[in-house]
Amino acid sequence: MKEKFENIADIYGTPVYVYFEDILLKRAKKVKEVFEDLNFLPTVAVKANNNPALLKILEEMGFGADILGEGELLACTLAGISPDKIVWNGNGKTFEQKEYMIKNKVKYVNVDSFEEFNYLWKEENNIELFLRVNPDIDAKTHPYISTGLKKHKFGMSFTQAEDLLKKYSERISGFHLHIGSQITEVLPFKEALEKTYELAKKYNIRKINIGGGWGIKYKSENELDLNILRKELLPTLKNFDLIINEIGRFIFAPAGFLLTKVVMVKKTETKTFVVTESGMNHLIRPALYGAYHEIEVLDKSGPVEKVDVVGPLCESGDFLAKDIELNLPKIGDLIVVKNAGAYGFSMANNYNGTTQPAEVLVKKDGSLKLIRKKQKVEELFSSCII
Ligand SMILES: Cc1ncc(COP(=O)(O)O)c(C=O)c1O
Ligand SMILES: N[C@@H](CCCC[NH3+])C(=O)O
Repeated sequence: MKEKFENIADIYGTPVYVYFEDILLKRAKKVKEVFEDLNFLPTVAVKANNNPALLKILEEMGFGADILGEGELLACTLAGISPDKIVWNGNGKTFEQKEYMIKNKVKYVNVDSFEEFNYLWKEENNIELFLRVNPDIDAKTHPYISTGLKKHKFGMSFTQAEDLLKKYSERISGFHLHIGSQITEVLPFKEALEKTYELAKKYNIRKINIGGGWGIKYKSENELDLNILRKELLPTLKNFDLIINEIGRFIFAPAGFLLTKVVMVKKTETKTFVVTESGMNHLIRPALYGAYHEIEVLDKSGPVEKVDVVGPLCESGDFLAKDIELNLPKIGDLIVVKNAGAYGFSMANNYNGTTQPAEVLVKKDGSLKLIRKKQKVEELFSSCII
């Protein structure tokens, strides 16, 4: 791997997101195989990674997509994902977006609220409606990425879903569930599904979208065990005619690495700081959730020291890791941040007038392909009017 990363830095410069096609294919295959004996439509959550070249790889494997709006729909169109495999999500859908999705023949929508149904979906059209229910189940994940408790902004209560079913049952084809992200235990998924199935039985709802949230190993936690997930969910899922899921992190995270350069190593009275080109502008997860990402210095000749790896931005919260043991690098050394393929580039931003990294794909045969150019400073203000 070291030579590969050095080679990529030589050719494309840094910072750069690097994705390995072989890992991506392996992860996607696992997701696809979980319920392949059922009528199963696996979809990829585009919010986790919207690079059309990567989405195209998944499209070729049969994946559909979960999108939030026009931007993510465009990424899917560029990737060749057919609209009849696309699910439209979101808790803030507008009338104009609805027209756009209908015009573009998007097949499924997850209706987030009772109010949304009444505002947008009462009249007949060609989109299949799934009601997003909030099962009030604790996903046991970070509070910012937990979505299935009553206090969260997502979904409608079972009572509200029933009220809609009583009046509009012929308009509603399925239920949608998404209780959070980075969930590593099977039980919350099982409980949420079984609770929803009770209602589905009562109103003869035959389609279910079980959402995403399948967790990976970032540090000491175990990855969600897909064999156990299958075993526990299958008896209930067998009662449905169509099962959809929406997976982001599980597919993308382990396939992606942020390769960036050390710009300074500084010592204060209490700490050693390794300053890199990239901070919360290129990978915001540590700053936003206190998330852990393993970091490796490619040149391991330095002594191991406890350091903070930080970005160059004007924020104390601008860090990639805190108090980690690292071979002390020198200015110009390369570091890689692991498990950065999901919610890495897709959440990158231009804070402090900085530019976004390039993205490179390492293909199965080892060859390299630039799949997004590094952003140029001149592009930053191209839409401003002075
Ligand atoms: C509605 C919905 N579906 C799917 C996902 C994908 O989640 P994950 O990347 O955890 O699989 C998300 C994000 O949590 C989401 O909000
Ligand atoms: N962006 C989050 C997950 C939220 C998923 C979208 N509902 C993360 O980086 O972990």
